[in-house]
Order: sequence, then C-alpha cells, then structure tokens
Amino acid sequence: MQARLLLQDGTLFTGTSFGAEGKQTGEVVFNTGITGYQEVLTDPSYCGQIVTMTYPLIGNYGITRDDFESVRPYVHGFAVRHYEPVPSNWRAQYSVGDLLKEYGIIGISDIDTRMLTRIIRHHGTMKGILTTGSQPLEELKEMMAAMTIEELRNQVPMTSTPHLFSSPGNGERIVLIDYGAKSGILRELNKRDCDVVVVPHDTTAEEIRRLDPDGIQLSNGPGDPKDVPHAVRTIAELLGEYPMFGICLGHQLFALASGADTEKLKFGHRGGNHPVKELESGRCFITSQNHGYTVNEDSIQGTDLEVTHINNNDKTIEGLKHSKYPVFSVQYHPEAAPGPYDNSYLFDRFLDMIREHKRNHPKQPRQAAIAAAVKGER
Ligand SMILES: NC(=O)CC[C@H](N)C(=O)O
Repeated sequence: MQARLLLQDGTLFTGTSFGAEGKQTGEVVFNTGITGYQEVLTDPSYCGQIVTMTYPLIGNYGITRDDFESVRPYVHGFAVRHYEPVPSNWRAQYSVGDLLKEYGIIGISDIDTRMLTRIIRHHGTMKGILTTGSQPLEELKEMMAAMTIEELRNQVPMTSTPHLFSSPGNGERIVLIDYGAKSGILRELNKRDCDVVVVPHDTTAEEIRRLDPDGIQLSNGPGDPKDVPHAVRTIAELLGEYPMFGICLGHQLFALASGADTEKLKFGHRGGNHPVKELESGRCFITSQNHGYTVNEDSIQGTDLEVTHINNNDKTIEGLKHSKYPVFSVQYHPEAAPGPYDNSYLFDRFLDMIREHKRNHPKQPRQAAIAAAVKGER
C-alpha cells in the first residue's frame, strides 16, 4: 500500500506504508541515531512529531518490549528509507510494522530520507501530513493550510502519568515529576536504590512537600516548555527548598522558573552523538539528545543561573546550575537509552548533592512531617 508525506513547504514524498492506515499530522523532525529506533518510538518527548531516521535500515532487530522507554509509542508517524519487516534478533517479539499497527501509527518507507533531512535542515522543522489514503494532493494541501499550531501543542498532559505511583527503594526519597518521563530516568534512580514517587505534571508544590522528598527530579517531556506554565510556577515555588535535577524539558522548565527564557531551535538536536563540553573540566562528553527548544543565552544575564555545559557543535546551552541553591540541569539525556552511558554519573552527582544538603540542613524527623501533614488539610 502507498503512503504519502506532505511537508508544509509543499514537498511530497511518496513511499510504501508499513504501519497503520489513516492520516496523521505532526511536526517533522529527524534523528541521526544508527541504532535505538525502539527507544525513539517510545520516548514520550516525540509526542506530536513525525520522526524520520537518517540511518537507512530500520526494523532489522525488531521490537523487544524490554527496550521501551515508556509503555507505548508516542510518535505521530515514522518515516524511513528501508524498512525490514523480518527481524533477525533472538530477543525480538514482533516487527516495527506490527507495533505501529497496534497503536494506529503510520509508517512510510522507501522515501529519500536524506533529501527529507536536508530540507528540514535548510528550512527548519515543519508541519507534515502523513497519509495512506488516496485524497487528492490539493485536499491534503488545504488540510495543511487549515492546520493550526494548537493541534500540535499541549502534549505534556497526554504523556504524563494521570496518578501518582511509587517505585520503592531504601535510599533517598525522590519525587520524579513526570512531564512525559522516559523509563530510563526511573531506571537510573532505582538502580541507586532511591525511593521514588512518580507524580503527575500538575502536582502542586504543597502536594510535593507532603511527600517529604529528599530531592526532586524534573523529567524530560514533549512540546514547548511554555505550554506548561503551572509546572514553571511549581518549580519556582520549590526552588531552594529541595535539591533538584532537571533533564531536557525539566532543564528548560528550571530555566523558566529561574527567570530565563527559552526559544525554538531551527531543527533541534536528535541523536546519540552530540558533543557537549563541561566548562569546569573542559572535558567533552558524547550525549544522547532529543530536543527542539533551548534556553536563550542572553536571558541568563541577571538570573541566578550559571552555564555549566555547552554544545560543541552550535554552542547552545547544554547545562545549568543555580548559584545559590543545590539545583542543576542538563539539556541532554544522562539516562541514555538510546545513547552512550557517559553521562550517568550525573545521577550520582544528584544523590551526592542531596546527601550534602541533608547534612547541612537536617530535616525534621519523617514522623513529625507526616503528623504535620495529617493535621493540615488534604
Ligand atoms: N526530550 C525533551 O525533554 C524535549 C524537551 C522539549 N520538548 C524540546 O523539544 O526541546
């Protein structure tokens, strides 16, 4: 069956369908990872986006649920050069096409993904329509013209957990605010025996205080950080009370909460080999990235933020820390998945920061905190 991808600039790609049938809209972005398509498909930060992989062979190792980065795929479409329907991998449970069909996601193969990527690099990310239908091109173009930006916004509530849940451990209690968190973050915290409570994106500061955390982890997530002003307010309210570590969207929200600004990049960073320099040590780390927005450099002036990391390719901000409070953040993905494990030390740094904070600011005993919470209204 035929599938077509129409770009906002009028370019039409005609290829072969390998996922669900129907029509989907999204922002067209590219990822340069050579492996990792399962993690890309299931990373909630891609919610609302049609993803094309620059690596030309996709599907050869199939789908293994153990490799998922959330419970389901979130992409709004998947565009590849060559799709391999028969996996050659003892771990594979089914094919990429089967996964896409199960979740109503359209896949298009046999298109020139190199040309598609060059167009996006030249013009910047754009809206796209992916269809397996036979609508006349004019009809698709009218649909494109009528597509409002609102259709592609407010993805955080679509990906965040609706209810809080715990992932118990015997170590530090971490409240993980889920803006569309990748499983890798929880995995890294659990590996360190943290007692994690995962909470929805709109959990209030007061509700978080009642959970009596030792530290707060701000997760990654989809869309524009300015779409979640309530999250910015909550972080601003809790700044200084608890050590915090922000990842990707969490980093952008921390910046907004500290008075800085964010802006959209032309075509973003998505892949597993982005070089980032840690300014203090001068060391370069290879990082996994997936973002379309960035913290504006000029807006840092006059805030309490310090730049700790920069991207070696385009010099954009990749890491921040608060000059007064134990809070830091990175624009990239220390949990990797997919990507290099170079940066998992940042979770150890977060826990060291929490322990030092606890030494310097001993908390009232948990029982007393619980008693106070019980007395207060719920
Ligand atoms: N991975 C993320 O958290 C992405 C953050 C944000 N949605 C962006 O595209 O910049």
